[in-house]
Amino acid sequence: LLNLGKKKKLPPGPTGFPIIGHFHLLGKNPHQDLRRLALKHGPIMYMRFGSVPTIIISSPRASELFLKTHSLAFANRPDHEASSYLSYEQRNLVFARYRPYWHNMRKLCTLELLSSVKISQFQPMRQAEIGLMVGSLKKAAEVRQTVDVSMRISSLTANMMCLMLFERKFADKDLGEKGFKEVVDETMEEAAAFNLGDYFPYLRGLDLQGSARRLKKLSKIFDGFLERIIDDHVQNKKETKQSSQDFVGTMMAIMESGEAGFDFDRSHIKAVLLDMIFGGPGSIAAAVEWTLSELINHPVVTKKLEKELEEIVGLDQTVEESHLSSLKYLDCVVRESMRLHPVPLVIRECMEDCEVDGFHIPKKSRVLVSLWAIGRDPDAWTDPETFYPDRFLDSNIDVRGKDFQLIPFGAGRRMCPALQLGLTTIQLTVAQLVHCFDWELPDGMQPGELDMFENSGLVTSRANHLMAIPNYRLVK
Ligand code: HEM
Repeated sequence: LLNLGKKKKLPPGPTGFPIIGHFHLLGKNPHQDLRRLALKHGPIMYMRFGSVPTIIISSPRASELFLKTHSLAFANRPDHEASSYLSYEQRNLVFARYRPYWHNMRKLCTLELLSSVKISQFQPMRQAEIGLMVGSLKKAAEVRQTVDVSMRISSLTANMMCLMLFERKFADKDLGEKGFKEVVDETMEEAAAFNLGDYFPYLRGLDLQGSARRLKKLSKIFDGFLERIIDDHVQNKKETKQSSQDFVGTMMAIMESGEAGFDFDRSHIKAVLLDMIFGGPGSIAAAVEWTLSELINHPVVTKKLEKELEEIVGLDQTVEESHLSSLKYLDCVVRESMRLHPVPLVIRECMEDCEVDGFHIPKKSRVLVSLWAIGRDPDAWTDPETFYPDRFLDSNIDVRGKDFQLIPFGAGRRMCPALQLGLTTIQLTVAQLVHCFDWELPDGMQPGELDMFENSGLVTSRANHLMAIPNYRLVK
């Protein structure tokens, strides 16, 4: 690998592309146009993965160029073998081609499922679920038990998502013998694993890695589960004469009314549910875990956040969603954590041959935007490796897709449609965990000793398996 970029030492990264930010050019394609593009817009790599031309973007300016200026040309996601088993023939949102179907489905999701009104309908549920977690952590605190914080957070976010989707929590017997969480994790790992067929499409039929066989099996398990959920809703409606208000009930009402304005049947409902089961709880849990891990490693920041919580919420109360808009430092903490620990890559595909600032990009080229490298770009951030939420105190840079140095939810047409839900849940959970407990590391480990670079994946970067002892700090 060539280092034609800045000769700065970057720390090991979580994405398997640890030194992504170094490259301006790579491999056999030191094209003059690309050189010009890279010099103007920051690190851009162009390479071939198998038969697929691939462009890797790792600077805010270049990401703006691809995700905003040329937003339409890069509005597709690449064809991904796993998607054919998990998307009901691209009836979902994540893998749908950028066509009228995607527009219709995106509109349905944003207006009917992920709107502010719909999200606030589930506010009491979120509060209750977090309350249950605090209750069980309080019991652990009484006996100074070390708890598996990562596992508790994952269960919390999975439960919240299941309650929103189909009004019941996941049960270990759901999805067969292995249990809900394990099958979801296994499927995500399988879908994210490197698959030869994605880079050499003519090898797909051979299924050399056995991944198609495994995904087929997993998709059958999910299909059976989702069919049962929909059947239960049909039955329940027959008995109560009322549609349920969860996402399944909402989508079934749309299906039955015929008001979707496009073909919308059970397979579409199942496809959207899979998007949310795979895309939602894991991303939220990872963000909460990373934030809490950073806070445990940075006691001065934690003290400042605790002080804000004491002033706004008070030590005789738990945090509620109505407090969030006043918790300015919490917002800085979450933004800073998402800068350092985003979903590592946004993946898009070029819909037509196009020219980006004089550089020709062939149709079907893949674009990987490294959110991880962008968040650590030394040209965009002072002291980028340091967790320092105060940098946001006087800054308007936010995560909503217009400031390209901070785009943890992506940007442009295919930006995450669940930003509001994701952000609210992360902020509420982090605030509650910090307000209710002082967190102590086990085995005499000191703050600052948590390793922040392990156990990370390509699609959802996960913090270390966080184990800690909670000490209850409220007076109620
Ligand atoms: C911390 C929480 C979350 C983060 C950081 C996150 C991040 C992302 C990112 C980076 C993308 C790709 C955007 C792009 O291509 O520009 C995305 C897309 C998506 N996310 Fe999220 N997400 C989160 C939570 C959720 C939740 C809770 C849901 C569902 C309930 C969700 C559903 C989706 C869907 C359906 C897409 C595909 C949109 C499309 O292609 O049109 N996400 N998300």
